[in-house]
Formats: sequence, C-alpha cells, structure tokens
Amino acid sequence: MVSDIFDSERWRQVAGADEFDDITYHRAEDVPAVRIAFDRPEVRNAFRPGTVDELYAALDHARKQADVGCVLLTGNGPSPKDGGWAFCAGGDQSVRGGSGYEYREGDDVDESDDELVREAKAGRLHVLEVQRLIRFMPKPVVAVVPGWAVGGGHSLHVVCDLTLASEERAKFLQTDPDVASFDGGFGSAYLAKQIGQKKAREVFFRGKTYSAEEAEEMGMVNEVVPHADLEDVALEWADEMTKKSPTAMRMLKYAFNMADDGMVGQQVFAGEATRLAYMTEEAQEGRDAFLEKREPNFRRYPWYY
Ligand SMILES: CC(C)(COP(=O)(O)OP(=O)(O)OC[C@H]1O[C@@H](n2cnc3c(N)ncnc32)[C@H](O)[C@@H]1OP(=O)(O)O)[C@@H](O)C(=O)NCCC(=O)NCCSC(=O)CCC(=O)c1ccccc1C(=O)O
Repeated sequence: MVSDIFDSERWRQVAGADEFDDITYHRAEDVPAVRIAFDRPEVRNAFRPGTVDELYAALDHARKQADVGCVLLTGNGPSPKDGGWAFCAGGDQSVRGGSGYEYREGDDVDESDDELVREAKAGRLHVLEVQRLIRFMPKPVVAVVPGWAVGGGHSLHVVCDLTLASEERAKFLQTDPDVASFDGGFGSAYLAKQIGQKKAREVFFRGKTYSAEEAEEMGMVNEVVPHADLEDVALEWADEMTKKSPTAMRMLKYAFNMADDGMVGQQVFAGEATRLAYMTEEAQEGRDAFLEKREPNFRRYPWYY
C-alpha cells in the first residue's frame, strides 16, 4: 500500500522508481501529471540526505517529461506507529551533524566518490536545491498536504505554486528557530509575500500551529478539502491545469516568479522568450544568413507594436 488515500487504479509507478527508498513516484493513468510523495510516515516524512537526493532526481525527471504538465508533491501516510499524517516534518534531526544533515552507513552513496567529494557531501542542506528546482520547473507544482507541514517541510509547501490541504489533518508549523535552523530564503521571505510581514514573522517567531482553514485565510493555502477527497481533488486540479497551453502556463509561472527573483528571474523568463523567438522565421533568417555567408534580410519582418 502506498498511502491510505492513494487510489492505485489511477496511478502507475514510474519506471525505475522502485529504486527509491524514501519517496514514491507515480504517473497518473488518465491525466498528464505525476505524484511524488515522501514515504517515511513513521517519522512524519522528515527528510534525510538520501530523501532529498531522491526527491531531486524524481522532480528533475518530471521536469524533463514533455508530456507531463503538473507535479503533485505529497506525503504518504498514515504512520504505522501512531496513525499520524504528514506532508513533511523537515530535516531529520536524528541525522543532523555539525554542519548539516549526514549520510549514514547503508545510504546509497556513490562509492566512486573520492575523499574530497565525500567530505563535501558530509553535511548537506541541499533541500534548497530542491526548492530551486520546484521554483524554476516549467510547470506547476502543487503541495498536497495530508498532515503536518513543518520546518523545511513548511518551506517546501511555501515554494510550491499551489497548496491544497486536508481539512481534518493538515497542520502548518514553523519550528526552524526551535532547532536553531533558519530558512532565510523562500521559506521566510517569500512566505511574507504570501501572507504579509506581520503574519510571516508570527509564523517563525511564535511557532504557532495553524489549521488548514487558518492557513487558507492567511493566504498560504489555496483550498481546503475533506481528507478522503484530497488526492482526487489534486488530480482534478492537475487535469484542469494540464488542459491549458503549456507555453502560456510556463510563461505565466516565470512571470509570477520574476518580480521576486531578481536577475535570475529575468534570465529564466528571458530564456523562454528567446526560445519562442528562435521558433520564428525571422530568427531562422538570421541563422541561415550566417551559415550561407550573406547579409540577413530582416526587412520583410514587421516591427510589431
Ligand atoms: C512534526 C511534529 C509537530 C509532529 O508532532 P506529533 O504528531 O506529536 O508527532 P511526534 O510524536 O513528535 O513524531 C512522530 C515521530 O516522528 C519523529 N519525527 C518527527 N519529526 C521529525 C524530524 N524532523 N526529524 C526526525 N524525526 C522526526 C518523532 O521523533 C517521532 O518518532 P518516535 O520514534 O515515534 O518518537 C513534531 O514531530 C515535530 O515538531 N517535529 C520536528 C520538526 C522539526 O523541527 N523539523 C526540523 C526543522 S529544521 C529543518 O527542517 C531544516 C531544513 C533545512 O534543511 C533548511 C536548512 C537551511 C535553510 C532552509 C532549510 C529549509 O527549511 O528548507
């Protein structure tokens, strides 16, 4: 069983995903969408370095699938120990070393790494790389929150494009400063853009737990639905979004990002604009003229206004 609210008839495992230990990765049967889920319910889906590696690999795979238009990121449950549900409880504190989260014996580390590479990998905080992958992925990523979203798990929901939450079980909490951690990027500053400065500071400084309804009222959750319907509604959203123009969706995501992402945001948006321009006859004339060692003739192309 993948998760109590996972409908196995609507999903098939992505080829190669059986190699993953800490996540599951499925593709929908009837919607061009994938479902990536934390699969450590016994520790509220906390992530260790191997989890983050797997998450990155699955997200990057999803990014490159030209026939996939939406990623659903969730957490499997319930915990076999106590029935608790989680999206993700952040970095696994039991493997946190002096400078980051440490691989343990038995983790799938690359044996070919030399000593220097192993040392560099020793203390990892690479969930930030996952955040950037979600941010720059050219398709919507939806956080589907069936339980606790805490610490680095809270930050992950913040960076996702949309958040859908379980009415009965989703809970939102920032414990970063309780464990001497601080997400000074998307987890806090971008959260403040979503819910306002006072509220974002309250989330971190007071460490209150918010229900799904409260989180929706604050503006960090898009919709709250009954727990039993969570994954069906997530697939409905994926269906809606993947019926729209891929180019328009990609440009919109990058346009929304650009205002907050500085020069990198401009670069990502501009890269897509350049890709579109390359597809025109006008751009092909520039290329052909160079290859044919002649002057380009751009006079037949209009100065659009
Ligand atoms: C999540 C809780 C609020 C759930 O509480 P409750 O339902 O009462 O369950 P528990 O009995 O507490 O937990 C059940 C079981 O799970 C284990 N567990 C839960 N969370 C973790 C965890 N994070 N690490 C390890 N283990 C965990 C717990 O020990 C229990 O195990 P038993 O063996 O059954 O006892 C509550 O559990 C809770 O508060 N958890 C801790 C949340 C937390 O502090 N997370 C870390 C925040 S810091 C972080 O995530 C850093 C992330 C990061 O990498 C980063 C770094 C730099 C910049 C940015 C980031 C970023 O945030 O992305």
